[in-house]
Amino acid sequence: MAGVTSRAVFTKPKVELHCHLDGAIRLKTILHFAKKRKIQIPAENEDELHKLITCSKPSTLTEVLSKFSYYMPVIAGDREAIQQIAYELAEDKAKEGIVYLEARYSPHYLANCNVHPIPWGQTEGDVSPDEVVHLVNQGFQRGQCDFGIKVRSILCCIRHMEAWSLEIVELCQKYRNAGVVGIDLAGDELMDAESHPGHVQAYEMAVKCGIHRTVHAGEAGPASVVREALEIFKSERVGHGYAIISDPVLYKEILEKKIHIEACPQSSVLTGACDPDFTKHPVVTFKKDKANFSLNTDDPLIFGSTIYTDYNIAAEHMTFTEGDFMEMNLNAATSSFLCPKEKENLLNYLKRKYGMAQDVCY
Ligand SMILES: O=c1[nH]cnc2c1ncn2[C@@H]1O[C@H](CO)[C@@H](O)[C@H]1O
Repeated sequence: MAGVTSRAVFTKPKVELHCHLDGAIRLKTILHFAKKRKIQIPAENEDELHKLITCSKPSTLTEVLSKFSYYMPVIAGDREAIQQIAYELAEDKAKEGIVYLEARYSPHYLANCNVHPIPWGQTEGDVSPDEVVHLVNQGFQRGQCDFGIKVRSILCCIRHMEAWSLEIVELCQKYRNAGVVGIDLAGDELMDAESHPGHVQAYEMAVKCGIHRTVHAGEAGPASVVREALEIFKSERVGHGYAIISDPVLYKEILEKKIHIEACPQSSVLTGACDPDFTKHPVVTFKKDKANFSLNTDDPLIFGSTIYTDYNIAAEHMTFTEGDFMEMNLNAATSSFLCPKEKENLLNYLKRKYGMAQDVCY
């Protein structure tokens, strides 16, 4: 497995489509709000917090997801904290050369009222999932102005919290002109979709309302979860999707339909989804077969990474060239959930920066 490194391999403008806002918080910010809100966490400084939260060895998705419970009580239910993590993510990603980011999160996991059960053992407060979306939008909006990055949000349904899903699609509708561009389904994908009609209903409504859809599938789970994501949830993109390699019929279909796969190399090894030998990683096959995919960080706080960690892995172990990175980023832009006009502007901007003509401003 490659060590964490921040050496810049591809310094041109980049697009990132799969990054969890709540998996991308600064250690300093967690410590700041723990102190400010007098919330006890089992770490007193950045080193201790890093040791507690960051995975350095291959583990399991369940173990990775358990890390959130150490710090989410510090951020959830606090207006200033919620707005600040969004603002800081825009800054961090702009510094990494990301010009367009789709950040995802569960509004319910950051709320402390109008949510059942109230997450993270919080006592009831007055920050609802609806207000969380408003606060995150404001944070991103400020970040966009200050750091010259475009940020859009994807709202996550959570597999084992089916009762939250209809509200997610309603929030996607309500805030579609304020920065929310899509719906996702995150969490433990081993739970069967058909026995969870709440998610299916939410996705049906998303289709009806023209809300863009992605689903975490084929990460810890088998290829059948990816098929379900495409056929039942009508997902336009697949989060992770590594398991498709094991189902040649499905894989062929995905290649033919150019369905976008949001790959996260560093994450895939630390969650135990993929073999630690990156030379045998599904992304190597995706590149060889000219699949439509992107490279993403997923949860940089938990994986101790930046976008350069994933790009370095691709360059050092998967033979990615500058041309491969450019092509992959153009695919990401094409498969983004931006409206057609903004997508065209983004593509023209990237092509110009990549020296592929097109003299149009972004
Ligand atoms: O790699 C992943 N697979 C599935 N779910 C994830 C992953 N990373 C984070 N989350 C889940 O998505 C929620 C919203 O951002 C997070 O709170 C976490 O529970």
